[in-house]
Amino acid sequence: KEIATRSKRITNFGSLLKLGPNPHRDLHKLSQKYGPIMHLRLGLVPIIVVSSPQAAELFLKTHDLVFASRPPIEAAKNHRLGSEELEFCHAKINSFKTMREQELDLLIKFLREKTNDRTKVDLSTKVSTLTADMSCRMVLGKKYTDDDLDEKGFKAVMLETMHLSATPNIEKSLMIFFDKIIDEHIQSDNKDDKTKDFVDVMLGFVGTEESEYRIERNDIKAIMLDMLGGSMDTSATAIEWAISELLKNPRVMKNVQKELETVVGMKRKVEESDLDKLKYLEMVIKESLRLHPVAPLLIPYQSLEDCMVEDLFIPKKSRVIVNAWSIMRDPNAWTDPEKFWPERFEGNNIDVKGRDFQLIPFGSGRRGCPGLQLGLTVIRLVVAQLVHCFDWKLPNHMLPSDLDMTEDFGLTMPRANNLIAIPAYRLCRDNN
Ligand code: HEM
Repeated sequence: KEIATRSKRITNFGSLLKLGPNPHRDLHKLSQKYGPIMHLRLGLVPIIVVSSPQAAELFLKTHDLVFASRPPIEAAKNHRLGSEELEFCHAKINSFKTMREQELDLLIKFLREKTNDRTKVDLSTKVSTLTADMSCRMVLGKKYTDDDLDEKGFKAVMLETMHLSATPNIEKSLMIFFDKIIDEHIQSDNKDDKTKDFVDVMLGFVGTEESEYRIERNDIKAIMLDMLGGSMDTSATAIEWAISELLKNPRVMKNVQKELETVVGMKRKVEESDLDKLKYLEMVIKESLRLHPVAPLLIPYQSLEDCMVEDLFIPKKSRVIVNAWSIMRDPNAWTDPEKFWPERFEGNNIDVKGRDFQLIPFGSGRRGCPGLQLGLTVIRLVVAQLVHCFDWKLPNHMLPSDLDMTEDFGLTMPRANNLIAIPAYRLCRDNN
Protein backbone atom coordinates (compact mmCIF):
# COMPACT_ATOMS: atom_id res chain seq x y z
CA LYS A 1 0.00 0.00 0.00
CA GLU A 2 1.16 3.54 -0.70
CA ILE A 3 0.91 6.26 1.86
CA ALA A 4 -2.16 8.31 1.20
CA THR A 5 -1.61 8.71 -2.49
CA ARG A 6 -5.15 10.00 -2.48
CA SER A 7 -4.26 12.96 -0.34
CA LYS A 8 -2.86 16.21 -1.65
CA ARG A 9 -1.81 17.12 1.84
CA ILE A 10 1.10 14.69 1.78
CA THR A 11 3.97 15.37 -0.56
CA ASN A 12 7.17 13.43 -1.11
CA PHE A 13 10.32 15.50 -0.75
CA GLY A 14 13.05 12.94 -1.07
CA SER A 15 15.69 12.66 1.57
CA LEU A 16 15.58 14.27 5.00
CA LEU A 17 19.34 14.47 4.73
CA LYS A 18 18.96 17.43 2.39
CA LEU A 19 17.81 19.52 5.34
CA GLY A 20 20.30 22.05 6.70
CA PRO A 21 21.66 22.63 10.22
CA ASN A 22 18.28 24.00 11.37
CA PRO A 23 15.83 21.26 10.33
CA HIS A 24 13.00 22.76 12.42
CA ARG A 25 13.21 25.97 10.36
CA ASP A 26 13.60 24.12 7.03
CA LEU A 27 10.63 21.88 7.81
CA HIS A 28 8.65 24.93 8.92
CA LYS A 29 9.26 26.60 5.55
CA LEU A 30 8.30 23.43 3.68
CA SER A 31 5.10 23.13 5.70
CA GLN A 32 4.12 26.68 4.78
CA LYS A 33 4.19 25.57 1.16
CA TYR A 34 2.98 21.98 1.42
CA GLY A 35 0.71 21.96 4.45
CA PRO A 36 0.58 20.72 8.04
CA ILE A 37 1.03 17.00 7.27
CA MET A 38 3.91 16.14 4.94
CA HIS A 39 5.56 12.93 3.86
CA LEU A 40 9.31 12.64 3.49
CA ARG A 41 11.30 9.53 2.74
CA LEU A 42 14.55 8.59 4.46
CA GLY A 43 15.69 5.33 2.90
CA LEU A 44 12.80 2.95 3.16
CA VAL A 45 11.21 4.54 6.19
CA PRO A 46 8.25 6.85 5.61
CA ILE A 47 8.49 10.01 7.68
CA ILE A 48 5.44 12.10 8.47
CA VAL A 49 6.05 15.69 9.54
CA VAL A 50 3.29 17.35 11.54
CA SER A 51 3.22 21.16 11.74
CA SER A 52 -0.11 22.47 13.03
CA PRO A 53 -1.90 22.19 16.39
CA GLN A 54 -4.87 20.41 14.75
CA ALA A 55 -2.63 17.86 13.02
CA ALA A 56 -0.65 17.29 16.24
CA GLU A 57 -3.89 16.57 18.08
CA LEU A 58 -4.77 13.91 15.49
CA PHE A 59 -1.50 12.06 16.01
CA LEU A 60 -0.95 12.61 19.75
CA LYS A 61 -4.52 12.43 21.04
CA THR A 62 -7.04 10.96 18.60
CA HIS A 63 -4.65 8.15 17.53
CA ASP A 64 -2.30 8.28 20.54
CA LEU A 65 -2.23 4.51 21.04
CA VAL A 66 -0.91 3.90 17.54
CA PHE A 67 1.85 6.53 17.82
CA ALA A 68 2.93 5.73 21.37
CA SER A 69 6.17 4.08 20.29
CA ARG A 70 9.63 5.46 19.49
CA PRO A 71 11.91 4.41 16.64
CA PRO A 72 15.14 2.74 17.74
CA ILE A 73 17.32 5.85 17.69
CA GLU A 74 19.82 7.14 20.21
CA ALA A 75 17.74 9.74 21.99
CA ALA A 76 14.98 7.31 22.73
CA LYS A 77 16.71 3.98 22.89
CA ASN A 78 16.89 3.86 26.64
CA HIS A 79 14.44 2.55 29.11
CA ARG A 80 11.21 4.50 29.10
CA LEU A 81 10.34 6.19 32.38
CA GLY A 82 7.21 4.18 33.03
CA SER A 83 4.22 5.24 35.04
CA GLU A 84 5.80 3.75 38.20
CA GLU A 85 8.95 5.81 37.94
CA LEU A 86 6.84 8.76 36.95
CA GLU A 87 4.85 8.30 40.14
CA PHE A 88 7.90 8.48 42.34
CA CYS A 89 9.32 11.23 40.16
CA HIS A 90 6.32 13.34 41.25
CA ALA A 91 6.44 12.13 44.83
CA LYS A 92 10.11 13.08 45.11
CA ILE A 93 9.88 16.62 43.70
CA ASN A 94 9.37 18.17 47.11
CA SER A 95 11.89 16.01 48.94
CA PHE A 96 14.70 17.59 46.89
CA LYS A 97 13.53 21.12 47.56
CA THR A 98 16.23 21.86 50.14
CA MET A 99 18.94 20.45 47.90
CA ARG A 100 17.80 22.64 44.99
CA GLU A 101 17.74 25.73 47.17
CA GLN A 102 21.24 24.91 48.53
CA GLU A 103 22.72 24.52 45.06
CA LEU A 104 21.07 27.72 43.85
CA ASP A 105 22.36 29.54 46.94
CA LEU A 106 25.90 28.56 45.96
CA LEU A 107 25.43 30.15 42.55
CA ILE A 108 23.90 33.31 44.06
CA LYS A 109 26.86 33.56 46.45
CA PHE A 110 29.31 33.23 43.55
CA LEU A 111 27.46 35.87 41.53
CA ARG A 112 27.29 38.21 44.50
CA GLU A 113 31.07 38.11 44.77
CA LYS A 114 31.25 39.08 41.11
CA THR A 115 29.10 42.14 41.70
CA ASN A 116 31.85 43.82 43.75
CA ASP A 117 33.99 44.43 40.71
CA ARG A 118 31.14 44.47 38.15
CA THR A 119 32.68 41.52 36.32
CA LYS A 120 30.87 39.83 33.47
CA VAL A 121 29.64 36.28 34.02
CA ASP A 122 29.13 33.41 31.58
CA LEU A 123 25.56 32.70 32.67
CA SER A 124 25.06 29.81 30.22
CA THR A 125 27.95 27.84 31.72
CA LYS A 126 27.00 28.69 35.30
CA VAL A 127 23.37 27.65 34.84
CA SER A 128 24.37 24.48 33.02
CA THR A 129 26.69 23.48 35.90
CA LEU A 130 23.94 24.31 38.39
CA THR A 131 21.32 22.08 36.76
CA ALA A 132 23.86 19.27 36.22
CA ASP A 133 24.75 19.41 39.94
CA MET A 134 21.07 19.42 40.92
CA SER A 135 20.41 16.40 38.67
CA CYS A 136 23.41 14.47 40.01
CA ARG A 137 22.44 15.04 43.63
CA MET A 138 18.85 14.06 42.95
CA VAL A 139 19.57 10.91 40.95
CA LEU A 140 22.95 9.76 42.28
CA GLY A 141 23.01 11.32 45.73
CA LYS A 142 26.08 13.51 45.26
CA LYS A 143 27.72 15.84 42.77
CA TYR A 144 30.17 14.36 40.32
CA THR A 145 32.87 16.55 38.95
CA ASP A 146 34.60 16.28 35.63
CA ASP A 147 37.43 14.27 37.22
CA ASP A 148 35.10 11.51 38.27
CA LEU A 149 34.69 9.52 35.08
CA ASP A 150 37.57 9.58 32.66
CA GLU A 151 39.70 12.23 31.03
CA LYS A 152 36.68 13.47 29.03
CA GLY A 153 34.75 14.37 32.17
CA PHE A 154 31.38 13.28 33.49
CA LYS A 155 29.21 15.88 31.79
CA ALA A 156 30.84 15.48 28.38
CA VAL A 157 30.45 11.70 28.52
CA MET A 158 26.79 12.02 29.54
CA LEU A 159 26.08 14.39 26.67
CA GLU A 160 27.97 12.30 24.15
CA THR A 161 26.04 9.24 25.23
CA MET A 162 22.78 11.08 24.65
CA HIS A 163 23.96 12.33 21.25
CA LEU A 164 24.60 10.18 18.23
CA SER A 165 28.33 10.73 18.66
CA ALA A 166 28.65 8.27 21.52
CA THR A 167 30.92 5.34 20.69
CA PRO A 168 30.33 1.93 22.31
CA ASN A 169 33.43 2.57 24.43
CA ILE A 170 32.05 5.79 25.85
CA GLU A 171 28.76 4.14 26.67
CA LYS A 172 30.59 1.25 28.25
CA SER A 173 32.64 3.52 30.51
CA LEU A 174 29.47 5.34 31.57
CA MET A 175 27.78 2.02 32.41
CA ILE A 176 30.84 0.95 34.45
CA PHE A 177 30.66 4.28 36.26
CA PHE A 178 26.94 3.74 36.97
CA ASP A 179 27.74 0.21 38.27
CA LYS A 180 30.27 1.73 40.66
CA ILE A 181 27.67 4.21 41.92
CA ILE A 182 25.11 1.44 42.43
CA ASP A 183 27.71 -0.63 44.36
CA GLU A 184 28.52 2.38 46.56
CA HIS A 185 24.81 2.78 47.32
CA ILE A 186 24.44 -0.92 48.20
CA GLN A 187 27.46 -0.76 50.51
CA SER A 188 26.37 2.41 52.30
CA ASP A 189 22.82 1.00 52.59
CA ASN A 190 21.62 4.49 53.39
CA LYS A 191 22.97 4.17 56.95
CA ASP A 192 23.13 7.89 57.47
CA ASP A 193 19.79 9.62 57.56
CA LYS A 194 20.20 11.47 54.28
CA THR A 195 17.32 12.07 51.87
CA LYS A 196 17.05 9.04 49.61
CA ASP A 197 18.16 9.68 46.07
CA PHE A 198 16.66 7.90 43.07
CA VAL A 199 19.25 5.12 43.11
CA ASP A 200 18.35 4.37 46.77
CA VAL A 201 14.65 4.31 45.89
CA MET A 202 15.17 2.05 42.88
CA LEU A 203 17.42 -0.33 44.82
CA GLY A 204 14.58 -0.66 47.28
CA PHE A 205 12.51 -2.28 44.54
CA VAL A 206 15.09 -4.81 43.36
CA GLY A 207 14.06 -8.38 44.12
CA THR A 208 10.84 -7.44 45.90
CA GLU A 209 8.45 -9.99 44.49
CA GLU A 210 5.27 -8.37 45.63
CA SER A 211 6.25 -4.94 44.35
CA GLU A 212 4.66 -3.61 41.21
CA TYR A 213 8.00 -1.90 40.50
CA ARG A 214 9.96 -5.02 39.49
CA ILE A 215 13.32 -3.80 38.26
CA GLU A 216 16.81 -5.17 37.81
CA ARG A 217 20.26 -3.56 37.81
CA ASN A 218 20.18 -2.90 34.05
CA ASP A 219 16.85 -1.12 34.38
CA ILE A 220 18.34 1.04 37.13
CA LYS A 221 21.24 2.05 34.88
CA ALA A 222 18.88 2.84 32.00
CA ILE A 223 16.66 4.93 34.27
CA MET A 224 19.74 6.76 35.62
CA LEU A 225 20.68 7.64 32.05
CA ASP A 226 17.11 8.70 31.22
CA MET A 227 16.82 10.92 34.25
CA LEU A 228 20.23 12.51 33.98
CA GLY A 229 19.96 12.93 30.21
CA GLY A 230 16.41 14.24 30.49
CA SER A 231 17.15 16.78 33.17
CA MET A 232 20.78 17.94 32.89
CA ASP A 233 20.62 20.16 29.84
CA THR A 234 16.91 20.69 29.26
CA SER A 235 16.28 22.98 32.24
CA ALA A 236 19.55 24.88 31.67
CA THR A 237 18.62 25.55 28.04
CA ALA A 238 15.15 26.79 29.01
CA ILE A 239 16.63 29.04 31.71
CA GLU A 240 19.25 30.65 29.45
CA TRP A 241 16.57 31.45 26.84
CA ALA A 242 14.20 32.92 29.43
CA ILE A 243 16.93 35.18 30.86
CA SER A 244 17.97 36.14 27.31
CA GLU A 245 14.40 37.21 26.49
CA LEU A 246 14.22 39.21 29.74
CA LEU A 247 17.47 40.98 28.86
CA LYS A 248 16.17 41.67 25.39
CA ASN A 249 12.84 42.98 26.73
CA PRO A 250 13.57 45.37 29.66
CA ARG A 251 9.84 46.15 30.03
CA VAL A 252 9.08 42.51 30.79
CA MET A 253 12.14 42.23 33.08
CA LYS A 254 10.82 45.21 35.10
CA ASN A 255 7.39 43.60 35.41
CA VAL A 256 8.89 40.33 36.66
CA GLN A 257 11.02 42.17 39.21
CA LYS A 258 8.02 44.23 40.34
CA GLU A 259 6.00 41.07 40.91
CA LEU A 260 8.89 39.58 42.91
CA GLU A 261 9.12 42.74 45.03
CA THR A 262 5.41 42.47 45.85
CA VAL A 263 5.20 38.72 46.46
CA VAL A 264 8.61 38.02 48.01
CA GLY A 265 9.84 41.46 49.11
CA MET A 266 13.37 42.82 49.00
CA LYS A 267 14.43 41.35 52.35
CA ARG A 268 14.75 37.70 51.36
CA LYS A 269 15.42 35.32 48.49
CA VAL A 270 12.75 33.43 46.54
CA GLU A 271 11.60 30.10 47.97
CA GLU A 272 9.84 27.31 46.12
CA SER A 273 6.69 28.00 48.11
CA ASP A 274 6.52 31.46 46.46
CA LEU A 275 6.41 30.08 42.92
CA ASP A 276 2.67 29.47 42.62
CA LYS A 277 2.00 33.11 43.46
CA LEU A 278 4.26 34.41 40.67
CA LYS A 279 1.65 34.54 37.91
CA TYR A 280 3.46 36.97 35.62
CA LEU A 281 6.63 34.89 35.83
CA GLU A 282 4.59 31.86 34.81
CA MET A 283 3.44 33.68 31.67
CA VAL A 284 7.04 34.70 30.91
CA ILE A 285 8.22 31.08 31.14
CA LYS A 286 5.39 29.88 28.90
CA GLU A 287 6.22 32.55 26.33
CA SER A 288 9.91 31.71 26.41
CA LEU A 289 9.23 27.97 25.99
CA ARG A 290 6.88 28.81 23.12
CA LEU A 291 9.55 30.69 21.17
CA HIS A 292 12.50 28.56 22.28
CA PRO A 293 11.41 24.96 22.77
CA VAL A 294 14.19 22.86 24.26
CA ALA A 295 13.30 20.03 21.83
CA PRO A 296 11.93 21.80 18.72
CA LEU A 297 11.05 18.53 16.95
CA LEU A 298 10.14 16.73 20.22
CA ILE A 299 11.39 13.11 20.02
CA PRO A 300 10.28 11.12 16.92
CA TYR A 301 7.34 8.75 17.30
CA GLN A 302 6.80 5.47 15.45
CA SER A 303 3.47 3.93 14.48
CA LEU A 304 2.81 0.52 16.03
CA GLU A 305 0.34 -0.55 13.33
CA ASP A 306 -1.28 0.58 10.07
CA CYS A 307 -3.60 3.48 10.74
CA MET A 308 -5.97 5.87 8.97
CA VAL A 309 -5.54 9.46 10.15
CA GLU A 310 -8.62 11.09 8.70
CA ASP A 311 -8.26 10.17 5.02
CA LEU A 312 -4.53 9.41 5.19
CA PHE A 313 -3.18 5.89 5.31
CA ILE A 314 -0.10 5.67 7.55
CA PRO A 315 1.63 2.28 7.49
CA LYS A 316 3.08 0.51 10.51
CA LYS A 317 6.60 1.68 11.52
CA SER A 318 6.25 5.13 9.95
CA ARG A 319 8.17 7.81 11.83
CA VAL A 320 6.28 10.86 12.96
CA ILE A 321 8.09 14.13 13.60
CA VAL A 322 6.07 16.80 15.35
CA ASN A 323 7.52 20.22 14.59
CA ALA A 324 6.67 21.89 17.91
CA TRP A 325 8.78 24.92 16.95
CA SER A 326 6.58 25.51 13.89
CA ILE A 327 3.33 24.79 15.77
CA MET A 328 4.22 27.29 18.48
CA ARG A 329 4.76 30.00 15.84
CA ASP A 330 1.67 29.11 13.80
CA PRO A 331 0.03 32.42 12.80
CA ASN A 332 -3.37 30.69 12.80
CA ALA A 333 -2.94 29.89 16.48
CA TRP A 334 -1.02 32.95 17.71
CA THR A 335 -1.30 36.70 17.14
CA ASP A 336 2.09 38.18 16.21
CA PRO A 337 3.74 34.79 16.71
CA GLU A 338 7.35 36.05 16.48
CA LYS A 339 6.85 38.63 19.24
CA PHE A 340 7.90 37.93 22.86
CA TRP A 341 4.71 39.01 24.58
CA PRO A 342 3.88 37.17 27.85
CA GLU A 343 0.61 39.12 28.21
CA ARG A 344 -0.88 36.91 25.46
CA PHE A 345 -1.57 34.36 28.24
CA GLU A 346 -3.56 36.83 30.36
CA GLY A 347 -7.14 35.67 30.98
CA ASN A 348 -6.82 32.26 29.31
CA ASN A 349 -5.91 28.82 30.61
CA ILE A 350 -3.51 27.82 27.85
CA ASP A 351 -0.82 25.77 29.56
CA VAL A 352 2.23 23.67 28.66
CA LYS A 353 0.94 20.36 29.98
CA GLY A 354 0.05 18.86 26.60
CA ARG A 355 -3.67 19.63 26.62
CA ASP A 356 -3.41 22.70 24.41
CA PHE A 357 -1.85 21.58 21.14
CA GLN A 358 -0.68 25.06 20.16
CA LEU A 359 1.72 25.01 23.16
CA ILE A 360 3.59 21.71 23.47
CA PRO A 361 7.18 22.36 24.67
CA PHE A 362 6.97 19.14 26.74
CA GLY A 363 5.21 17.13 24.02
CA SER A 364 1.84 15.57 24.72
CA GLY A 365 0.06 12.32 25.46
CA ARG A 366 1.52 8.97 26.41
CA ARG A 367 5.08 9.86 25.43
CA GLY A 368 4.97 13.44 26.73
CA CYS A 369 7.78 14.46 29.08
CA PRO A 370 7.60 12.66 32.44
CA GLY A 371 9.84 15.34 33.98
CA LEU A 372 7.49 18.25 33.25
CA GLN A 373 6.70 19.19 36.87
CA LEU A 374 10.29 18.89 37.96
CA GLY A 375 11.57 20.81 34.91
CA LEU A 376 9.06 23.62 35.39
CA THR A 377 9.88 23.91 39.10
CA VAL A 378 13.60 24.24 38.39
CA ILE A 379 13.12 26.75 35.55
CA ARG A 380 10.75 28.97 37.56
CA LEU A 381 12.91 28.87 40.69
CA VAL A 382 16.21 29.64 38.98
CA VAL A 383 14.86 32.40 36.71
CA ALA A 384 13.01 34.01 39.64
CA GLN A 385 16.06 33.91 41.91
CA LEU A 386 18.44 35.29 39.28
CA VAL A 387 16.31 38.32 38.50
CA HIS A 388 15.16 38.88 42.10
CA CYS A 389 18.69 38.96 43.52
CA PHE A 390 20.32 40.82 40.63
CA ASP A 391 19.84 43.49 38.03
CA TRP A 392 21.52 42.38 34.81
CA LYS A 393 23.35 44.40 32.20
CA LEU A 394 24.77 43.29 28.86
CA PRO A 395 28.56 43.72 28.50
CA ASN A 396 30.38 46.27 26.34
CA HIS A 397 27.45 48.72 26.41
CA MET A 398 25.49 46.35 24.19
CA LEU A 399 21.87 47.40 23.63
CA PRO A 400 19.14 44.87 24.54
CA SER A 401 18.02 44.85 20.92
CA ASP A 402 21.54 43.80 19.84
CA LEU A 403 21.58 40.61 21.90
CA ASP A 404 22.18 37.72 19.51
CA MET A 405 19.48 35.05 19.70
CA THR A 406 20.88 32.50 17.23
CA GLU A 407 19.91 28.90 17.98
CA ASP A 408 22.14 25.85 17.93
CA PHE A 409 20.12 22.81 16.85
CA GLY A 410 21.09 19.49 18.43
CA LEU A 411 19.51 17.04 20.81
CA THR A 412 18.38 20.19 22.62
CA MET A 413 18.33 23.71 21.17
CA PRO A 414 20.53 26.01 23.29
CA ARG A 415 21.83 29.45 22.36
CA ALA A 416 24.56 29.31 19.72
CA ASN A 417 26.64 31.75 21.78
CA ASN A 418 26.85 31.68 25.55
CA LEU A 419 24.89 34.35 27.38
CA ILE A 420 27.29 36.78 29.02
CA ALA A 421 25.97 39.45 31.42
CA ILE A 422 26.98 41.63 34.37
CA PRO A 423 25.07 41.25 37.66
CA ALA A 424 24.38 43.95 40.29
CA TYR A 425 22.95 42.84 43.65
CA ARG A 426 19.52 44.30 44.33
CA LEU A 427 18.22 42.85 47.64
CA CYS A 428 18.53 44.63 51.01
CA ARG A 429 22.02 43.79 52.24
CA ASP A 430 21.16 43.61 55.98
CA ASN A 431 19.18 40.38 55.87
CA ASN A 432 21.07 38.54 53.17
C1 HEM B 1 12.79 22.17 30.94
C2 HEM B 1 12.71 20.95 31.16
C3 HEM B 1 12.30 19.90 30.16
C4 HEM B 1 11.79 20.03 28.89
C5 HEM B 1 11.48 21.32 28.13
C6 HEM B 1 11.56 18.69 28.41
C7 HEM B 1 11.03 18.39 27.17
C8 HEM B 1 10.78 17.12 26.72
C9 HEM B 1 10.18 16.81 25.45
C10 HEM B 1 9.72 17.81 24.41
C11 HEM B 1 10.10 15.47 25.35
C12 HEM B 1 9.52 14.69 24.17
C13 HEM B 1 8.03 14.53 24.39
C14 HEM B 1 7.29 13.99 23.21
O1 HEM B 1 7.93 13.47 22.28
O2 HEM B 1 6.04 14.07 23.21
C15 HEM B 1 10.66 14.91 26.56
C16 HEM B 1 10.75 13.56 26.81
C17 HEM B 1 11.35 13.06 27.93
N1 HEM B 1 11.79 13.77 29.04
FE1 HEM B 1 11.77 15.76 29.25
N2 HEM B 1 11.94 17.80 29.37
C18 HEM B 1 12.38 18.49 30.46
C19 HEM B 1 12.81 17.98 31.65
C20 HEM B 1 12.92 16.64 31.94
C21 HEM B 1 13.35 16.09 33.21
C22 HEM B 1 13.66 16.93 34.44
C23 HEM B 1 13.37 14.73 33.06
C24 HEM B 1 13.73 13.64 34.03
C25 HEM B 1 13.65 13.73 35.30
C26 HEM B 1 12.94 14.43 31.71
C27 HEM B 1 12.85 13.16 31.18
C28 HEM B 1 12.32 12.88 29.93
C29 HEM B 1 12.21 11.53 29.38
C30 HEM B 1 12.67 10.25 30.05
C31 HEM B 1 11.59 11.65 28.14
C32 HEM B 1 11.24 10.53 27.15
C33 HEM B 1 9.79 10.15 27.36
C34 HEM B 1 9.34 9.05 26.42
O3 HEM B 1 9.98 8.74 25.43
O4 HEM B 1 8.31 8.46 26.72
N3 HEM B 1 12.66 15.60 31.06
N4 HEM B 1 11.06 15.94 27.38
